[in-house]
Amino acid sequence: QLSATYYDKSCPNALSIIKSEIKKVLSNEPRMGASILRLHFHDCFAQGCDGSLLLDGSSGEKTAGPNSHSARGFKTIDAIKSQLEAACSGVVSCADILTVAARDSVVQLGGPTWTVPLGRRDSTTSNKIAANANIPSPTSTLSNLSSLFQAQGLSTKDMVALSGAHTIGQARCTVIRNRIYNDADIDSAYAKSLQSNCPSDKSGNRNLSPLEDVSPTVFDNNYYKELTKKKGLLHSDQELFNGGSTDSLVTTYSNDENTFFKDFAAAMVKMGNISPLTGSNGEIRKNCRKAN
Ligand code: HEM
Repeated sequence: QLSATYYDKSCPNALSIIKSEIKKVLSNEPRMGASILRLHFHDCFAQGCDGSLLLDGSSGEKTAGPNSHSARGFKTIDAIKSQLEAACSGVVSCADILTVAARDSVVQLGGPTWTVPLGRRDSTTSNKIAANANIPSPTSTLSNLSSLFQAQGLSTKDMVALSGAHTIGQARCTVIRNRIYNDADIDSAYAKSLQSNCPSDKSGNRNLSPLEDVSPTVFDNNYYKELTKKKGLLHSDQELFNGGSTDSLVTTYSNDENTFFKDFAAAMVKMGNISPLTGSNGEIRKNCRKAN
């Protein structure tokens, strides 16, 4: 019931407003594209793509473990929302803004494009428990990852393709420390080079390292090339190429960027369609941070 032409009559400039704000923000700070893409993923995995992650409040998704110290980009979404409220008040949902902004971020950083189905409405509630239960952790095994994606209606192939999002962006020392000091399936020179910015003594928890260090602001297939060299940054990244059932798909994507782009785009549409609110469910929030 979502439709690519949903705002064509009610807010004809909606898509161009979102695109130009993303272009402006990313030209100052390319990493913001990664941060917005991650927000969309985390929104969809907790009670569907309903903008629930954007709601402020002490029991909301923003306060869940996977978000509380690392989710960023909320001000960028606010800036887009205020332009859309000025252009067509009460029409474009926060959930749709996030979905389109994620696509535009990928395009702006050199990745594939796709058509985004629209018409999601916004939730009035946000649930930290759902975020903690459903968003995968960086210590996950391959089987943990597959089951969490399966629970959302996404296949293991979708999971491997969507993980290619880690070709952009950064992660904090605290989520990689165990891997770079204790994992066996990591290139030793790579592990050593990460240790200087992430000491074993629990200092520097917030220091950042690129998820893919060859071209961390370009959306390409280098993430998979690095996995085949045991240079996955997160334990969960390397699980995709560690002698298991997904090795062959990682190899395919590492050799064939077009196939990765095609599968990534298809999986993003699937992820964006997780349990949308439509019809008279939910609302169009005026402020993405609070229910009307
Ligand atoms: C497969 C399971 C996944 C796990 C375990 C995972 C975990 C993580 C972790 C731990 C970080 C670093 C955050 C921090 O510093 O604490 C991160 C960053 C990121 N994730 Fe994932 N992620 C997964 C899948 C995805 C998917 C499906 C997407 C999007 C389609 C995505 C997009 C990103 C991006 C772009 C960043 C960098 C954000 C920034 O620089 O602000 N991740 N992820």
